[in-house]
Amino acid sequence: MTRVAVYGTGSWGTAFAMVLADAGCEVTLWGRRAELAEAVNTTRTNPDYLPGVILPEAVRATTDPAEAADGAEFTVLAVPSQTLRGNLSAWAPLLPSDTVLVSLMKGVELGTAKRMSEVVEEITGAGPDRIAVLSGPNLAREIAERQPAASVVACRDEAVARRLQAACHTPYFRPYTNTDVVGCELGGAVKNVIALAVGIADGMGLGDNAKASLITRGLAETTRLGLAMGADEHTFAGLAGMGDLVATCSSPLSRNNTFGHNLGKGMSLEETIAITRQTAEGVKSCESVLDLARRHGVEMPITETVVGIVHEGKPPLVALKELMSRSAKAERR
Ligand SMILES: NC(=O)c1ccc[n+]([C@@H]2O[C@H](COP(=O)([O-])OP(=O)(O)OC[C@H]3O[C@@H](n4cnc5c(N)ncnc54)[C@H](O)[C@@H]3O)[C@@H](O)[C@H]2O)c1
Ligand SMILES: O=P(O)(O)OC[C@H](O)CO
Repeated sequence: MTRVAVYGTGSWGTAFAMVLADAGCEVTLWGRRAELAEAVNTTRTNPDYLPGVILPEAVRATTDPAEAADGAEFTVLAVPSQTLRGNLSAWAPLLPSDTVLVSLMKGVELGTAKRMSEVVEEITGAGPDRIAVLSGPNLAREIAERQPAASVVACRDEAVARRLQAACHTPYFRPYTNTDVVGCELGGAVKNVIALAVGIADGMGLGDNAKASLITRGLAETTRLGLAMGADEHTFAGLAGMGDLVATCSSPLSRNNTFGHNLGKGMSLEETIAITRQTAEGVKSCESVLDLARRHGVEMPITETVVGIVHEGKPPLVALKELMSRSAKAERR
C-alpha cells in the first residue's frame, strides 16, 4: 500500500488526506496540536477545520514529524506558504531520501519571491524529479464532502506526475498531469490576489461586469508574468489557471474572496484579519507577486491595486478610479 505523509492538519491538508485514503493510500497526517491529532484519531473528525466530515480509517494523525515521515513515498506539504521554510528545515532530515515532495500551497515567499517548489528544492536539495505541485479549483470543504472536482498534478518528470495522479485519483477527484510546475504554481498563487480584488469589488457593491473584467484581466496579468518566467501559456487556460480563478472568485467558501469582500464593505485590515480564522494566502502573497512582477519587468496593475488597498491603506474607491483611468491599451500586447 502507498504510504503518504501529509504535513498540515488545516482544511486542505485534511481534505487531501481524505482523497489519498479514498484512493487507497495509507496516510499519516502531521499537526502541531496534540488535541487535534487526538480528535482525528478518536472521533475520525477534524472539528476545527472540517466539522461534520468523517475521515476514513486509513488517515491517522500524529504530532511527531518523524512518525509521519516513516516510509512515505509521497510527502505532502500543506502549511501556510510563509511558514514552509521554517517547517521544512526541521522536517527535511527526517524524510526518506527517495520521497516525492508535493506542494499543495498557493503562495509566494515574502522577501525572496520564491515559489514553494523553489523553497522545497533549496531546503531539501531534491531535484525536479522529486518535486511536484497540486493545484486547481479545489475548495477544501467541497472536496471533503466528496463533491466532484478536477485538479492538476505537475512535475517536471511526467512519470512521477503519473504516479502521484494514481495516488490521488478517486471517483470524485480527477487529477490531470502536467509538466509545467512554474505555470501551475503561479496560477494558484496569483488567483488568490485576483480573488481579493473580486471580493473587494463585490463588497463595494460593483456588478458582474466589473467582476468578470477583473477575472479576465487578472488572468491576462497572470499569463504575462508566467510567460516572463518560462511557464507554458496553455497552463493558464487550464484548471490551475482559469479553473481555479473562476472557483475562487465566485465562491463564498474562498477565504481570499471573503477577505476582499469584508475590506470592500469598509472593514479595516485589522478587523478583517481578526475575523479570518484560516489562511488567506493572497494577503501576504500580493506583495511577493508584485515583487516577482517587478523582478521580471512585468506590469500587473490589479495586483498593484490590491497591494495598495491591503497594505498601503488606499481607499477602494480611489483605487477603482485609478485602475479605470489607466492609459488605453490593446487587449493583447
Ligand atoms: N483550503 C482550501 O480550500 C485550499 C485549497 C487548495 C489549496 N490550498 C492551499 O493550501 C495551503 C494550506 O491551506 P489550508 O487551507 O489548509 O490552511 P488552513 O489555515 O486551513 O490550515 C493551515 C494549517 O497550518 C498550520 N499552521 C499554521 N501556522 C503554522 C506554522 N507556523 N507551522 C506549522 N503549521 C502551521 C495550522 O495549524 C493549520 O493546521 C495554502 O497555501 C492554501 O492556499 C487551500
Ligand atoms: O479559500 P481560498 O481562497 O484559499 O481558496 C481555496 C482554493 O485555493 C481554491 O482552489
